[in-house]
Amino acid sequence: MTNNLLKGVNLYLVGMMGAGKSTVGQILAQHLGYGFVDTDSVIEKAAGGRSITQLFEDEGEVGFRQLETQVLAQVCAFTKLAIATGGGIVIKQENWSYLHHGLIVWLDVPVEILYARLAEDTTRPLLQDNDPKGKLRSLLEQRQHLYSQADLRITVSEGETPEQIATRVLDEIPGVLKPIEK
Ligand SMILES: Nc1ncnc2c1ncn2[C@@H]1O[C@H](COP(=O)(O)OP(=O)(O)O)[C@@H](O)[C@H]1O
Ligand SMILES: O=C(O)C1=C[C@@H](OP(=O)(O)O)[C@@H](O)[C@H](O)C1
Repeated sequence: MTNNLLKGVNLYLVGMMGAGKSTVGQILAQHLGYGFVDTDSVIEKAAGGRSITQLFEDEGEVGFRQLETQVLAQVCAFTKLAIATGGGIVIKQENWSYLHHGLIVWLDVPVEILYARLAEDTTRPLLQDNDPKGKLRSLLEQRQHLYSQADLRITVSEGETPEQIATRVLDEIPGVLKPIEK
């Protein structure tokens, strides 16, 4: 039912690193009969197969953010996609003009859960810090007001499975589609 209502409009998943945007995005794509895109993966391909970590090293965060905007601009030309964005996509005002082509879903996950998921992760350059939990906390503080501009906020609790979260997203979409008439 939700896929009929969506009429091919893209779903953009936003939220902090480790929020589950890729994991939940893939499940949503399956349920909706949509394609799935992870902007970080497209960026890596566009950068000749360099990893996000390598890109941060070579081009700095500024270079990475430029590529991120270019990739977002390209992706939003398509329809019927669930798109897992990078956690920092919300910080550039320009990116919002692309995100608003679709329905924006914020996976809001507490820092304690994010940290538990990412404590051993080495693929997120911004977390290679002496105090990764503090870093997550400060990034969330800086970005919270931006994430909250999403059309739909899904607050995730400890122990909720990706499938349960995807189901909640699908259940809540009809309620936000009506007021914004996308
Ligand atoms: N609901 C969940 N419960 C437990 N682990 C999860 C959940 N969602 C995602 N994960 C795990 O957390 C990590 C980060 O998930 P990922 O989808 O890559 O996040 P993001 O794309 O937002 O950075 C992965 O190891 C993934 O398996
Ligand atoms: O929060 C951020 O600024 C970033 C999040 C990462 O994506 P995920 O949210 O998929 O981890 C990736 O784009 C890059 O490391 C920067």
